[in-house]
Amino acid sequence: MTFIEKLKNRWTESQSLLCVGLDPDLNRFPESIKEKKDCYYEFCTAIVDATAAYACAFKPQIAYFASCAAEAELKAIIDYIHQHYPTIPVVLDSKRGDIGSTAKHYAKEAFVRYGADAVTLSPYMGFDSVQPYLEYEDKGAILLCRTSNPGGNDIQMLQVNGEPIYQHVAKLAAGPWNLNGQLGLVVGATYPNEIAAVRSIVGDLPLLVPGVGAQGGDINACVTSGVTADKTGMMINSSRAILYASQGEDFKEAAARVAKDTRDKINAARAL
Ligand SMILES: O=c1ccn([C@@H]2O[C@H](COP(=O)(O)O)[C@@H](O)[C@H]2O)c(=O)[nH]1
Repeated sequence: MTFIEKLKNRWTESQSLLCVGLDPDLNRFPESIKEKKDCYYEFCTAIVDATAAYACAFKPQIAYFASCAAEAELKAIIDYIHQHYPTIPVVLDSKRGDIGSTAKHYAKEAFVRYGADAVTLSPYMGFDSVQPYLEYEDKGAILLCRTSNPGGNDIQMLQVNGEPIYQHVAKLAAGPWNLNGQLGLVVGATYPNEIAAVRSIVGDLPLLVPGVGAQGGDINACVTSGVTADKTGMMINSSRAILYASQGEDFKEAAARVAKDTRDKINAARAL
């Protein structure tokens, strides 16, 4: 089964468009978790168990693991998700982008080493930097298009040939670059107008939409701008607002509560 098929099945099965982000920060763990040897694994698998019922996808962010030499725990967390929640896709957020010979190794890292279902990529270096990922035909590649941060304006909004660069990226991803139908796009929840513009360009292409929760993106605006005709098409990511809903020993219950609440708000907006 391909990443896109797995995601579509999960949208239906879970009735959820919520992607739970796994951005584990040791300083924000409850005391009982901080003490454990495999604290990243313990924290993230507890969050996975608490939120799986509300999730259409999980998105571990590689920097949080690599910065503290916890790559083995990242691999174990992805294995845990595949074993215990085999219908939930894992998107490895690593935002890679490099010349083809190096990209080949980044693709192997994401799909063979970590076993992710999809990976985030920068499109900045062009098609030959994306192509090595497409050789894994059952996997997904999600290109940065209109990112959620304020600095996204610096380059993505520049006009080239009468259109902003992010729209050019959207056209490439929906057209000539999407050789086997594996591509998706990152579009920030903080920019609902641009979500709508991207949706009108790309048809049903899946969108990864970070920026609700800690970054303050408006759920109603992003959902109504981005859903497809069948009211799916989006993985709306929230990380810190769920992970650190409580830093006390009730962190699992608090994470489940916020995940459910976010899922419900998204679903209410889908019904509008
Ligand atoms: O445009 C982008 C692309 C990726 N991200 C990532 O999503 C999460 C957001 O975390 P929150 O705690 O929900 O703000 C994080 O891993 C970012 O690296 C993004 O925010 N914006």
